Amino acid sequence: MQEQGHRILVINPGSTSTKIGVFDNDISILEKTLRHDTDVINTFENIIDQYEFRKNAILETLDQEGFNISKLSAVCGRGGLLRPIEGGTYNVNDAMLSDLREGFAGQHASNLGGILAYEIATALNIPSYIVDPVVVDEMEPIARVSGLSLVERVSIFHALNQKAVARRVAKQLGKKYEELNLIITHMGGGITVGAHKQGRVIDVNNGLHGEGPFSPERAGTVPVGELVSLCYSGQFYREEIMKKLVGQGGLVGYLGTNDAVKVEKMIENGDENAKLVYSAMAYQVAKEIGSASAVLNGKVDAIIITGGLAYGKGFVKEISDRISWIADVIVQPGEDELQALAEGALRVLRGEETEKTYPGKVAATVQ
Ligand SMILES: Nc1ncnc2c1ncn2[C@@H]1O[C@H](COP(=O)(O)OP(=O)(O)O)[C@@H](O)[C@H]1O
Ligand SMILES: CCCC(=O)OP(=O)(O)O
Repeated sequence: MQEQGHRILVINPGSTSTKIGVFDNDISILEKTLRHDTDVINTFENIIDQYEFRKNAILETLDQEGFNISKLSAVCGRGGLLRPIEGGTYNVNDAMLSDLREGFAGQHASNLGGILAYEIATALNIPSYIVDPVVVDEMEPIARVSGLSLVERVSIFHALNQKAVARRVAKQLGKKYEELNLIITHMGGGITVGAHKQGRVIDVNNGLHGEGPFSPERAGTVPVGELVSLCYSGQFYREEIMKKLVGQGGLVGYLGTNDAVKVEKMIENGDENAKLVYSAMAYQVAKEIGSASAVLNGKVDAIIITGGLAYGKGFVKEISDRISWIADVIVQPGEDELQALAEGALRVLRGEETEKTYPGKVAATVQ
């Protein structure tokens, strides 16, 4: 019997871009990356304020590409900073919208994924979903202990792409994801390094709130005493400090851009400071990978390097030179998030998987 056709619009708002795709079942018929300049993004006070800007950009692009949105069967967005939940495909409900709008666990572009999906879908009377949001949390109890009893470590990372790439590489290796120990390094606007032990991400740096390597626009781990002094120096409001850490940290803070391609041009043109900062980012990524190898007791089947920055051959070489002694390094530039979103929605539309309901204030289950 011929399968009923499902046309799915998928939306992935990242910190530096909005990626969209249209899929007929699992076949991509359109993929577009709408890049947003830091200058434009910085004019918005909060992530939620970017809603109209990003929605218009999406609808204009679909129109320019000749897509009639009334033919869509569902819209699926990348999920944001919700309460910790297990992986899967969730329908967008009121509890989720409320947490996304409020930025329950913080501000990140992916908060817009569920909201954009819901608003576009509701106008068309079709369902909206999110898949494997950034708050997927599979950390082991030992990884949650921070060292400060008032603060617990939490899992905020590129769950969607890390899981999708892990499954793809496992297939290439002729194994199941659940049979492998992998270190997966996603390098986008934020950088996260996950220790995947037999299908579960047992430890990962919080890529948003100041842990791990610095990234194109985030500060990562910084010397904590100096940071406390800065907070109480009387020079900055809380929001200003937060912006310096997330949005205006990393490459943006040092070099004025979140675009690694521009940084590579600066280096080509002889900018020694750009060279130092870019190398320092590679150095910090390598350190984080070394740390993940200790989490996995050195039993690592492969190290996977992915995300936009993985297109930078020189940058990847700098990392690989420091860590290739740990395990084979597999480079998968870019990401598979659009495909992963489409497949997540499709599993539910086909009835292969039951959609999950976001519990909101009721304590979310973390396995
Ligand atoms: N060919 C390339 N070489 C080096 N860096 C690249 C290349 N293409 C994209 N990048 C960099 O990757 C980063 C964005 O990665 P991406 O995964 O698209 O981020 P996000 O999804 O978080 O917006 C930017 O710094 C961008 O300049
Ligand atoms: C919030 C963790 C995921 C992340 O950093 O995504 P971007 O790189 O798209 O900002």
